[in-house]
Amino acid sequence: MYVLEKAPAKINLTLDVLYKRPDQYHEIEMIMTTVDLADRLEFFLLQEDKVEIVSENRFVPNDERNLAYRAAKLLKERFQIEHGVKIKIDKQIPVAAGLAGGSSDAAATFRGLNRLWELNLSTEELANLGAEVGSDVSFCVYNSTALAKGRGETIVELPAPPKCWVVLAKPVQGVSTQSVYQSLVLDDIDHPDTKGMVNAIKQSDYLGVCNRLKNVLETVTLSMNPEVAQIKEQMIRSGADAVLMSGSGPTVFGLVQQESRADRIYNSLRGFCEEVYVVRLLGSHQKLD
Ligand SMILES: C[C@@](CO)(OP(=O)(O)O)[C@H](O)COP(=O)(O)OP(=O)(O)OC[C@H]1O[C@@H](n2ccc(N)nc2=O)[C@H](O)[C@@H]1O
Ligand SMILES: Nc1ncnc2c1ncn2[C@@H]1O[C@H](COP(=O)(O)OP(=O)(O)O)[C@@H](O)[C@H]1O
Repeated sequence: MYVLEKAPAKINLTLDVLYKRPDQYHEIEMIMTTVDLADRLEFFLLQEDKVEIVSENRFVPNDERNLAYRAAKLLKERFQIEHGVKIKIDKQIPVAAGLAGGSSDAAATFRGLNRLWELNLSTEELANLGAEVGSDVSFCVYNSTALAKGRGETIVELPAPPKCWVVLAKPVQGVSTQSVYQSLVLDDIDHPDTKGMVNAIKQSDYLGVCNRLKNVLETVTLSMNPEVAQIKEQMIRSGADAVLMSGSGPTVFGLVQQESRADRIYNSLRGFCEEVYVVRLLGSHQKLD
């Protein structure tokens, strides 16, 4: 038996940090949505009692460091599954980029194995299990647009934002999510208008969304990686309606409504940035191609 799942990348339309918690995580409020850049995961039922990860991408670990591996192990143990699984990951999302590629692979594994192993778990149950693997996994299980609270695992679904094109550009040098959170100065935060962003999304107000893009981790990553600022400036110069860094970075995204403008930004970045993508904003559950 065999099952296929798509694992789309996410971008942060807002990211606010409220305070540091006793468990060392940060209490956050952020609005995330999905874009049409996705890994493809194939799940093959094995009779042997093992989880096997196969990927041609050298940055994707094939052991317990892989979040898809951890998701599969968690389901196996929690539901005492005697079968095994081989998971083939066709990696399209850049790794360690602020696009939640690993978390989305874990979420796709929860959805895929729920079908392969016929567990009949609800999306909410899968999202709760996801929180045990990583803060962003619950959002990725829903695979839509949402306000995420807590350490990221408390999800309130939202409608899809207005349709637009998204240009993604990833600087060469990655950043560690943990070190970005650790370097944030908490009493010096200019908070995003999260409620205003929720309303703009609900009203399908494209300019309202553009005007409220804000991520409080951006200044931290900017100070570690000057390429982030260079890419932001270049995107604005070549016609993006709004630009922001996603998550802890370093990927920057720009929003535009016309495809021709997205192509112009893409072409203007190709000279000095190796990883540039033009994709559509998805924002709601998508079927496989
Ligand atoms: C910044 C965000 C925004 O979407 O995404 P990415 O940049 O990773 O895509 C997330 O908060 C990242 O989520 P995720 O990458 O799943 O985080 P985890 O594996 O749970 O945690 C990695 C480390 O980040 C820090 N962390 C994470 C979440 C949180 N609310 N507070 C934190 O302080 C902790 O130091 C933790 O050890
Ligand atoms: N399935 C996976 N795909 C990519 N990276 C993974 C995966 N599982 C674990 N990782 C590890 O997680 C780290 C963060 O990767 P990723 O999820 O792509 O980035 P981010 O958290 O910035 O969105 C990487 O250093 C990588 O080694």
